[in-house]
Amino acid sequence: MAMDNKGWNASQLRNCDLQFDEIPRLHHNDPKVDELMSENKPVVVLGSNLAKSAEKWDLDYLERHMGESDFTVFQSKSHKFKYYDDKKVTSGDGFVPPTKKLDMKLPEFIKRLRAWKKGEDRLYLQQGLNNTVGPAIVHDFLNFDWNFCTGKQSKHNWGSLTSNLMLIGMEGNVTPCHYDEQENLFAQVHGFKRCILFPPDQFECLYPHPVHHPHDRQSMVDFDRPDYNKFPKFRQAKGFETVVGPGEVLYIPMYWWHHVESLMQGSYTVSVNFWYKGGPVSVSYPLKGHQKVAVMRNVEKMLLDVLQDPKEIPVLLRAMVLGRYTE
Ligand SMILES: O=C(O)CCC(=O)C(=O)O
Ligand SMILES: [Fe+2]
Repeated sequence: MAMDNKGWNASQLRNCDLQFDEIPRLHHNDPKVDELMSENKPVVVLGSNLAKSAEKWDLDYLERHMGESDFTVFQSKSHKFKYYDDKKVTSGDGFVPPTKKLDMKLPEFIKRLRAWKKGEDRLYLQQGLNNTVGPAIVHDFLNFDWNFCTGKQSKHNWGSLTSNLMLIGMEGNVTPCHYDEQENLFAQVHGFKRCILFPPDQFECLYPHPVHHPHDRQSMVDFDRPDYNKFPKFRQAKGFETVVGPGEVLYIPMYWWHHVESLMQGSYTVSVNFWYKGGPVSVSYPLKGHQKVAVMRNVEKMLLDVLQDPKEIPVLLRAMVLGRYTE
């Protein structure tokens, strides 16, 4: 990879069968940044001050200033932290959550992060920035470069800011491939993360779980060991990658798939994202990739609504399509 190699090297990246193009990395005042954003394409923005006030957020600082509250920490037996929606877990469906959600005080989390050895359960703190994080962090939060992000928000017609998630991860932690229904300015604060992105029109290559499943919006493909019998089109997936480091901001467009890994044998990682609602929908034909994904989501939701039993959905879909809309 011909990327800026400062601070990390290729041996720290996990193996993946696919090859990727690079996400453009551009200075914040390069006009191409807004061109890409207006086309809903990812870009790494260099040299902005978006989260500059957080550059001091190392473990010592966070331990001293992040207050006494409980924070949301996920615990996983593997390096993967696959998100699941509690509200979609129904008793008797046999779903086994792959991670455990804990409430943990920051000193306890940091102690365990520092003492962690290979083979032990991993931890990943994922906490919305709110007033439980203590006055010093709130102060740094207020000193984010809000001009930068509200500028992007208004220029690209995004909706309101919904939340800022703070992520503190162990080296090697992976957030498996998924998409979110929001625009995301993803600010890297400490350590390095490799981000692999795929456009929304690659739905067929990435095989999301059904919408009613707790793993809704997550790919069923295990990037470590892709099952090509079950997921043959994964071979054709065409992705883009970058490694973001401190001070860099990755724009993850709404509905774009993303896989995020904290580099192996690196340090812990700290990131803060800025999630914005999508802008008003403007419809022109043919529909865009993400709009078709939204249509499919609605069809799936409607089918569950009228059929009630999720097991009936594939039966109906097959009856509707096989031999009628297939050769
Ligand atoms: O940083 C990560 O591990 C995942 C971040 C993510 O998925 C997001 O910000 O939407
Ligand atoms: Fe995400």
